[in-house]
Amino acid sequence: MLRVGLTGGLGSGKSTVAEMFAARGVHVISADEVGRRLMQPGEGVYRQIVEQFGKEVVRADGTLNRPLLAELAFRQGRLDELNRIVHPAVIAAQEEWANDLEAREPDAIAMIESALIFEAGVSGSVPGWKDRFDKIVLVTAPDDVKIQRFLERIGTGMQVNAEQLKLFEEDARSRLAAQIPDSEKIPFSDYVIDNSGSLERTRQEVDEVFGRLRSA
Ligand SMILES: CC(C)(COP(=O)(O)OP(=O)(O)OC[C@H]1O[C@@H](n2cnc3c(N)ncnc32)[C@H](O)[C@@H]1O)[C@@H](O)C(=O)NCCC(=O)NCCS
Ligand SMILES: Nc1ncnc2c1ncn2[C@@H]1O[C@H](COP(=O)(O)OP(=O)(O)OP(=O)(O)O)[C@@H](O)[C@H]1O
Repeated sequence: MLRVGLTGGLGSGKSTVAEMFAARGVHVISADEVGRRLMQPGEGVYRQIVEQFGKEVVRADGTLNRPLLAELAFRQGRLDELNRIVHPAVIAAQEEWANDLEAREPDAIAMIESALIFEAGVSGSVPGWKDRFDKIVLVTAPDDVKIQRFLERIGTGMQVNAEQLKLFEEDARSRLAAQIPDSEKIPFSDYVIDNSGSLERTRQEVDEVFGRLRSA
């Protein structure tokens, strides 16, 4: 089985590209979704986060206050504390998913979609990306395009005024600042998909990379 890491910064279009690969038969798992599941009440990760950050990060309904955690992590210098709790558990869950898939479908292509393939592990004891992936696919777009698309996505989900939009933009920039820039990821990537243009162009690039993955 081929293990592929699909990565790219915030708003680069990873999920969009992941859907295109899934439509071609690739098995895809999203790190953000695994992370969300493991941060639910009752999970070990949830317990560790509450121990580390205190009861103030718990909402009245018992779920974690994600905007507050984002503020603590990206604005108040506590990202490393959060990463050290979440990343090892997310990586272990991804490995388990891939191993199960391999047992059932040894010829499958398993794709793990994560913004943080290169970043995860830097601050903790988790297996490095070189040990976990056969191939890396990087989705790129200029940072301003990433931010613009990220804000458009928020805008379609809720009514936001100009002041709120500015706060979302600051939030997005603080997250991008916590990610390694594309220029430093490109040399370590096997395939680069430029998603700065139309979706149709991206689809063509996905077709090409898919063909190469199948024959890899
Ligand atoms: C801080 C949290 C609670 C904010 O939650 P929120 O729902 O606002 O964002 P969400 O998790 O959907 O992430 C959205 C995007 O933010 C960026 N981002 C998230 N975590 C990180 C991080 N640790 N470092 C850099 N960028 C990040 C990514 O581009 C991601 O796609 C959450 O992102 C979190 O727990 N992050 C730390 C753990 C982590 O890395 N999770 C993501 C993959 S496992
Ligand atoms: N080529 C494109 N042209 C126009 N819009 C696009 C293009 N690619 C993606 N988008 C839109 O940009 C937004 C961000 O894309 P997507 O959610 O795929 O990015 P992501 O890298 O997964 O982001 P995040 O890391 O923030 O979860 C979405 O609303 C998506 O529909």
